[in-house]
Amino acid sequence: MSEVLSVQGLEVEFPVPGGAFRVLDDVSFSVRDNEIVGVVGESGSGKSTTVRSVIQLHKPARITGGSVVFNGRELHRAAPKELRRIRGREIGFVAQSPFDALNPVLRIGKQFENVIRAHERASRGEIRARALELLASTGIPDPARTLDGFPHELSGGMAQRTVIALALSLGPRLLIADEPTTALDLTVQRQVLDLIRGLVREGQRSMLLVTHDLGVVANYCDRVVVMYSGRVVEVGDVATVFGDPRHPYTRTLLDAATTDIRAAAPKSSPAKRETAPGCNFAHRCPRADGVCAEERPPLTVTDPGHGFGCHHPLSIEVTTSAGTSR
Ligand SMILES: Nc1ncnc2c1ncn2[C@@H]1O[C@H](COP(=O)(O)OP(=O)(O)OP(=O)(O)O)[C@@H](O)[C@H]1O
Repeated sequence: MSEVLSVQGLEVEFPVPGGAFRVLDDVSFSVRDNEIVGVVGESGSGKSTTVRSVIQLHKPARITGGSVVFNGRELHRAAPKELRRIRGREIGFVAQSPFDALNPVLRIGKQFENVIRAHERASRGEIRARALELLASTGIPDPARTLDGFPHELSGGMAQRTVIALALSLGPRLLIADEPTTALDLTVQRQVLDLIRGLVREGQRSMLLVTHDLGVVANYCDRVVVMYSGRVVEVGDVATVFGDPRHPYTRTLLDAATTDIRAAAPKSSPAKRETAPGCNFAHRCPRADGVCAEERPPLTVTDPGHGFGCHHPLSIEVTTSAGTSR
């Protein structure tokens, strides 16, 4: 399976008074053809900054190191014009709030025209036909009426379906969805996630999905990237990472899964993150010792594709002739 997206050693900083705050530190992961990759972690761990950095929508933050390669092209070096071409056409983006993504004073039909005409020549009739088809594919009951109306006439669920249809209107190879259902009623969340998964699978696309909800990852994703305090602490197949987590933070997340992980732990303090030479999780980790405070754990890769950054990983019970060791 080939890689659509490869993020390697990504470092991102936000300007703050008197200096810079490193939000992402050595973030690496990939998205392969036709797979859905979930990005999880508590509030402030850097999920949104990571996915927004892929398409350079992370301003005012700056990429200070590492690389983002999409379909063989180095997006971290791409000129604004090339990025504008790639966004929408090759990478679609669905944000948390559909009403932020839609222009309140333009009819939906006009918004399809604007998106499509920014990238290709098409007649109004062609655009309308494509938009009707896309809206119908997202389960909107009366696509023609939606197209002729304004965003405020839509419910949250219908507005998010419309945004998804817009994001798919140019046939992107990768869809990035940043908490696409958080702003929706619980009853609508599942329908929208089912819809996105169906459209991604049918269209042979890949998706990067940011979520707080481990249940969503378990049900919708092939692989998962677990972030803590601006770093990737564990990455791998969902079944492996959730079934045999090696990083104590992943274990903490899974244990908290019956509660909301946003509430499971306080936001990590930027000051602590900036100065921590070792593992960012050490001050909360029951297994931490001196080495954890001093040395950053490298990402260890065990089974194909399962990596974790921990000096004292879980589940390594090795029985030898000399006894059992951790
Ligand atoms: N404009 C900004 N200036 C400075 N720091 C920022 C800015 N935006 C975000 N941050 C900081 O960057 C860190 C990562 O934020 P980010 O939104 O990427 O995390 P997240 O995991 O997506 O959180 P959430 O789940 O709450 O959306 C946080 O500590 C946040 O306070």
